[in-house]
Amino acid sequence: MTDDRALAGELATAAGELLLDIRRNSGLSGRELGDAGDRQADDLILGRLAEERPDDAVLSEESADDKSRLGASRVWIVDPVDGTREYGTTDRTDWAVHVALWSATDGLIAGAVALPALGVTYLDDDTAVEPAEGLASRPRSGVPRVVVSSSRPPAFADEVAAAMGGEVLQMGSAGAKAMAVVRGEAEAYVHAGGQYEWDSAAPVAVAKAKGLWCGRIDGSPLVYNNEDTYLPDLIICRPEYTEAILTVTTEGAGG
Ligand SMILES: Nc1ncnc2c1ncn2[C@@H]1O[C@H](COP(=O)(O)O)[C@@H](OP(=O)(O)O)[C@H]1O
Ligand SMILES: [Mg+2]
Repeated sequence: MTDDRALAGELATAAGELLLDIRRNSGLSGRELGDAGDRQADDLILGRLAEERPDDAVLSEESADDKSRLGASRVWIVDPVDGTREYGTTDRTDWAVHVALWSATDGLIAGAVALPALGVTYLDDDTAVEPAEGLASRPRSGVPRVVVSSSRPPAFADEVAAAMGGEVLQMGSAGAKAMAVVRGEAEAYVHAGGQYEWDSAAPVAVAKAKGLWCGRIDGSPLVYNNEDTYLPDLIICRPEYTEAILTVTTEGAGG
């Protein structure tokens, strides 16, 4: 049987290829393209999970949450298209497919983030990631970058960049921003003000495996498979920036 990590990678990659095909060939654009992509990628991933892991529960952004996952020992946490707005915009590369696996005893135990427009899928393994470009233009040398949401940047973005001695860069998709840090295109990703478990579970599984610090803006751990799936804030950063970032964000978090 395929192991869980390999299956997460296979599903994220397959959904990404389907999404590229829909984007090229459906004649749809914008919102309609996003809706079609969300629905078809969700069908593919959940269909394969039902075949390959029939005993596991699933939490997906695009399917009803019947809460059976709350008593389950294993839950797949899926975002079929993260950065739906960017997926619907021609030539944008900052969108992703997220497939993670959570266990009641160990938390996140597998994760895959596909960046289909760049033809790459990252897993929560210990393979080193070579520095790459494709999500952002080359940074001014030596200037650390904090990536934030382009549509809903956190109020403290500028302050965080100042504390890092760096600059702010806006980008779509939680998965793409997290992978920008994994790829060395940025040093930190910070978010506040709203998000759900599927937006961060797979990116956090991958980022942790690659040695990045991941947590809430008050410094507490990110915890998954809660009854309420709202998980509004996070930091993913190179460990050497954690302290500087938390100094700013714990104030914003009321800490
Ligand atoms: N304030 C907020 N409330 C709810 N969800 C939010 C949010 N800000 C960002 N998100 C979600 O987080 C993901 C990344 O957002 P962004 O691109 O702005 O960084 C998006 O997921 P989806 O594209 O899967 O809906 C978006 O919907
Ligand atoms: Mg999302």
